[in-house]
Amino acid sequence: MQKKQKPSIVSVVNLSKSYPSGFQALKKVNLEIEDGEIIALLGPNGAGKTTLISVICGIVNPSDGSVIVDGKDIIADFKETRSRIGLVPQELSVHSFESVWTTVSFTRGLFGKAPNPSYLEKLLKSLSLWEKKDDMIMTLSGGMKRRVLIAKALSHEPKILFLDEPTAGVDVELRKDMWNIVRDLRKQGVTIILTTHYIEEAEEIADRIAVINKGEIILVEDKKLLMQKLGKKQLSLDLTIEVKKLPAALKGYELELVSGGKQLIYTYDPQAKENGITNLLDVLRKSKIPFKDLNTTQSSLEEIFVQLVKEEK
Ligand SMILES: Nc1ncnc2c1ncn2[C@@H]1O[C@H](COP(=O)(O)OP(=O)(O)OP(=O)(O)O)[C@@H](O)[C@H]1O
Repeated sequence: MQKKQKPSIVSVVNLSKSYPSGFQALKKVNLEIEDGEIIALLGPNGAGKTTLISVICGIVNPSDGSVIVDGKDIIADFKETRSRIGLVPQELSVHSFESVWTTVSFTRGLFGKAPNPSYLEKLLKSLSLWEKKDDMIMTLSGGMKRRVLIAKALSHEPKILFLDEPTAGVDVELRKDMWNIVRDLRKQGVTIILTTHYIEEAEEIADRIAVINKGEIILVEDKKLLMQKLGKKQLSLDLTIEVKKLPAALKGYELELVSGGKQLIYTYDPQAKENGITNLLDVLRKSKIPFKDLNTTQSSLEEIFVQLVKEEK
């Protein structure tokens, strides 16, 4: 069943980008980003993720097509659309001698917003930066600097936040902290678009997944539906005897004997009306092939992603 579409906060229509070198980084991209969602943009190196984000944020000019942000065109109404967007860039270029507070207040001013110390206090507290507000940015740890980048991006109260590889090179603990920060922002109604190489990151926090490859969006899907639709299930049975040949009654089943015939793996479609498990177990019993344990696994988003990108090649 198709989920009812929520209103879009960002509409990307037939967007193409060719760099002056002649390289076409985006090819007629169409993408509707729903208000209040977390969408993960997945793709291999050089797929066009940063280019797409950069066009939407007005950093790179499109060659063709249009982008509407919160009802306004990114070129005709650049200032207005940009003020609705916060961008956390990939590069950590925060070697500043300024304090956290000064930097974040200054960034807010750049967007023409009146000072609002109580908002900034709340923001810094939510990012666990309040204690560090008077510290010089260059003295902070890598993780703290990343939090400062998020604070800067949120300083002007944007409705939409782009995170370009938010957890690249950070440790597991900080990654989990980041995920909590992103979830909290969504609760506050901020729409979040993140690019990531870590598929488990998309699996963990995204509502929808968009896969981009060679400048083209090859799939946009609700994460849960995607995993149900494309995630094959496997039933694995630990046999108590070594089996060399499978009973003829199991012809047509997608079965594999591994571990020298002591394990049987059955791959099936979890969406199918009949998954065949009852019959499989029945045939094994009748054929006197006993097993001592069984478990099922579903393919991860990583496997689905690798398969999708491979099919496109
Ligand atoms: N200024 C530029 N001039 C020419 N080509 C560029 C320029 N910027 C990016 N490209 C090319 O466009 C393609 C898409 O790059 P982009 O940075 O958008 O990819 P990406 O998906 O973000 O990759 P990564 O995951 O490695 O960050 C790449 O082949 C890149 O080399």
